[in-house]
Amino acid sequence: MPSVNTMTEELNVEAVCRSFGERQVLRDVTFGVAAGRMTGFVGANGAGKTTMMRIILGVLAADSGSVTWRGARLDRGVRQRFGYMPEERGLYPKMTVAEQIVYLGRLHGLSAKAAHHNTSALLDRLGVGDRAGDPVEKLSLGNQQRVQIAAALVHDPEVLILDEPFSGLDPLAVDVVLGVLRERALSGAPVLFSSHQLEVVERLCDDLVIIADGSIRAAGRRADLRERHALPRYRMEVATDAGWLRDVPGVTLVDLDGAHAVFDLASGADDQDVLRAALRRGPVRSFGAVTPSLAEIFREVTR
Ligand SMILES: Nc1ncnc2c1ncn2[C@@H]1O[C@H](COP(=O)(O)OP(=O)(O)OP(=O)(O)O)[C@@H](O)[C@H]1O
Repeated sequence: MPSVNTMTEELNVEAVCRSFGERQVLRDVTFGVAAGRMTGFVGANGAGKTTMMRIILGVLAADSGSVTWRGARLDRGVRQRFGYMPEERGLYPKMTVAEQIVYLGRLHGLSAKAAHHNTSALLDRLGVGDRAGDPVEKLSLGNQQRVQIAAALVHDPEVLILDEPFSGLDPLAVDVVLGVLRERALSGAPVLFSSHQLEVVERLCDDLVIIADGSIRAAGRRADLRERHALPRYRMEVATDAGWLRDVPGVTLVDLDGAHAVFDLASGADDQDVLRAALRRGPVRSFGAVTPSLAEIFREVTR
């Protein structure tokens, strides 16, 4: 694996603003996408993800702000080395799968030999090698999506920007595509992908950028965000009814289902006191702090 200098090997978005008419769609958007890492770009419908990705790719201009890669502003030549999977998929339905990917590789400057080599390796890796000679329109939507991923990767891009690459894929296909993207990340490319499937992002990304109404609400390593937004919340399972928790000072019950309880603790209250109180009443099957899910963090920061 090449060594990665995260100070410069980063795609940086700095104070980007964009309006359509009167409507401001991006407000002072700033975040970084580190080389070698998968960054999930998460937001509700209309939050501004596609607009931001189009600006990174130069398909759309920002009103103000900048995007840099390795410290330099982007120009056509640099963007040529990016891989982009747009929201509106753009394959030619009548063209065969392989012809199409080879063609796109050639457009990005690959030799005929390299374009053919990369195409067949990618199609095999993505599990659609046996469909290489079929017109795209004959493929299922999920397989067309795999071909779209091949289209974004064929020229071995330095940076990957993917708009909803996992939407419409079955769980097996998600794993295949994830494996391919991870390889690219490990070989040093920053990978930015948008999604509104929080459970998918939670499983796949190293870093997160959360956007709502055109503003970045949280960004950083997934583990750090989890820690920062960790609630003082606990889950406990005992052998009998846990209703007595209601009367323990500092405890607020969130959920009680017989022997299973979820509760919050007031600041200053000691979780070990609660555990001891439970043990005095009988066996404790499990007791531990609850890690917030991405969905909970998302709700909290976009409220
Ligand atoms: N060309 C345009 N002209 C006018 N408004 C636009 C244009 N493109 C996007 N918008 C508006 O900008 C806002 C952000 O849209 P964008 O597509 O960036 O959101 P998104 O986060 O990608 O949403 P989704 O997940 O639904 O794709 C929306 O309100 C959209 O209607």
